[in-house]
Amino acid sequence: MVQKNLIAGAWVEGPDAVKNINPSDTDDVIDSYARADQAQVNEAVAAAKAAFPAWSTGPIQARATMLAAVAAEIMARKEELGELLAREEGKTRPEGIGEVMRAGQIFEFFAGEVVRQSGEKIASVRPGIDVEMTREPMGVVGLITPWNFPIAIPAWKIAPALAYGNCVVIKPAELVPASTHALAEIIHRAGVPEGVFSLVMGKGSVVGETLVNHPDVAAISFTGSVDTGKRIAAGCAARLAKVQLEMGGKNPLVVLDDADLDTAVDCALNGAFFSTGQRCTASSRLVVQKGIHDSFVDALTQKMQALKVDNALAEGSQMGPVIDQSQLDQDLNYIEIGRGEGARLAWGGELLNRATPGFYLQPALFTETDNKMRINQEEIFGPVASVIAVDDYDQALDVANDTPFGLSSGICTGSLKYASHFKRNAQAGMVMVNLPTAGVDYHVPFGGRKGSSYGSREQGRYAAEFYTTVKTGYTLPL
Ligand SMILES: NC(=O)C1=CN([C@@H]2O[C@H](COP(=O)(O)OP(=O)(O)OC[C@H]3O[C@@H](n4cnc5c(N)ncnc54)[C@H](OP(=O)(O)O)[C@@H]3O)[C@@H](O)[C@H]2O)C=CC1
Ligand SMILES: O=C(O)CCC(=O)C(=O)O
Repeated sequence: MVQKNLIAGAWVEGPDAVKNINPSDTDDVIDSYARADQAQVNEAVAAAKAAFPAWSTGPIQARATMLAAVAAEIMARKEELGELLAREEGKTRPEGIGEVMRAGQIFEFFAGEVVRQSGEKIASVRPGIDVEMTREPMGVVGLITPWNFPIAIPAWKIAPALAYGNCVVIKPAELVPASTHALAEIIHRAGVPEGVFSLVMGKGSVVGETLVNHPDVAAISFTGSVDTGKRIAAGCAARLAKVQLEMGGKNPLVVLDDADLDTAVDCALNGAFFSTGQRCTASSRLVVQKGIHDSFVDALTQKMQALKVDNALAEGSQMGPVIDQSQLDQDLNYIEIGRGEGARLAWGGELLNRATPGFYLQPALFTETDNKMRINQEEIFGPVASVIAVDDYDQALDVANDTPFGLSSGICTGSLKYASHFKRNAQAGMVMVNLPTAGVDYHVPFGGRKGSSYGSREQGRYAAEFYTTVKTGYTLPL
């Protein structure tokens, strides 16, 4: 059976379809998913444009009720949807369920935000005139999402877009269409009017490009690689469309001599290897002071050795497979690059065989590395981390900030002085003290600086900046 796209309120087949393969068991085909062509994308955008006037000015209670219904169904089905997610993406079942719950909480949050929208009124510099600032929706928004969070990232783009009165056309990554398709079914069932929400699965080079270049798409929100992000930004700039990009990271976790060793090791293990390291917030650089270095490396390698790498759905599995052959090749290639650069592979990096054929890779840790090495400057996006030894806090901060990226930055220390200084001086959008660099709350801003992000923040109330435009009204009451 082929799962269909949702266009103009109807489920439609595409000219083509693609199989969704389970990375934990490549013999397991989850299903086939339609691939839209350019004409179908144009149809979805036209339907969204036609639906926008009524949706953006319609009763906000109806909007809030629909988003709450979406949240309720996601939460009620968290086990089943979490299992589907784990099956198509390869993160473990508990991680999959956790991600589904995050998606439900996001819809719940934005159901509330619908009725909390407000403007601002201030005094005019000209006597007798009222000045007010209000926010209005952008119009049709195009959402392009990656494979590593197949329900949470769509949720944190769709929920605010709809809450603030926009119409949505979403394109999920081809590798993981099932979770977004299930979410689209839920949104459709919640009674969102025809054209307000469309799902167009298919290739980035066809569906994604058409959305980016479409004159009726007012704004594009994208999460994915730096190269694709830059290409999308250029396309949007050429037609002056609003754009928001969330891209890579090379996130440092600083471990000072006074850190609690167990906390630091747990932060590193979680941040670097959970979700198979396939998180833009992953702690890929472990910047460790010399006094704690050896005990930290010993304790971390012991925990890595004990980590159960297996089928995402196997009981007790703690780390699932890499998403596909091409990402696995990229990971293995960087392991070779690291060796070639003179780094010491302290542990891991071997391919693993499990009961089912999948892309299983041992977590890998490099030591004796230097921050200038490619393995410390380029995003690998797999279970590969490096230790960079430093003499003191000042050097640790310099190394942490010496990267083209700036998404998340962490420090493990017992010192309030260093923690406070790090919070102020880390060049990143998110800073963590005695916590992993990955794993964030759903109701506060998410995003980074430098090469990690472009445009305004996602999530929480800050999402309004992207999904609305400000209008300043002047009135002379007569
Ligand atoms: N920051 C993050 O969260 C993520 C970062 N990455 C990084 O990117 C690398 C490659 O992953 P990959 O999945 O190829 O990332 P991409 O940036 O290629 O994909 C992200 C999304 O963009 C779409 N897309 C691809 N090309 C275009 C285009 N020309 N115009 C519009 N949309 C497009 C993709 O579609 P489709 O896939 O269907 O072709 C997908 O939906 C990873 O190894 C990792 O380093 C990847 C995922 C998430
Ligand atoms: O760390 C998280 O919880 C979110 C990470 C993320 O959004 C990403 O990798 O794209």
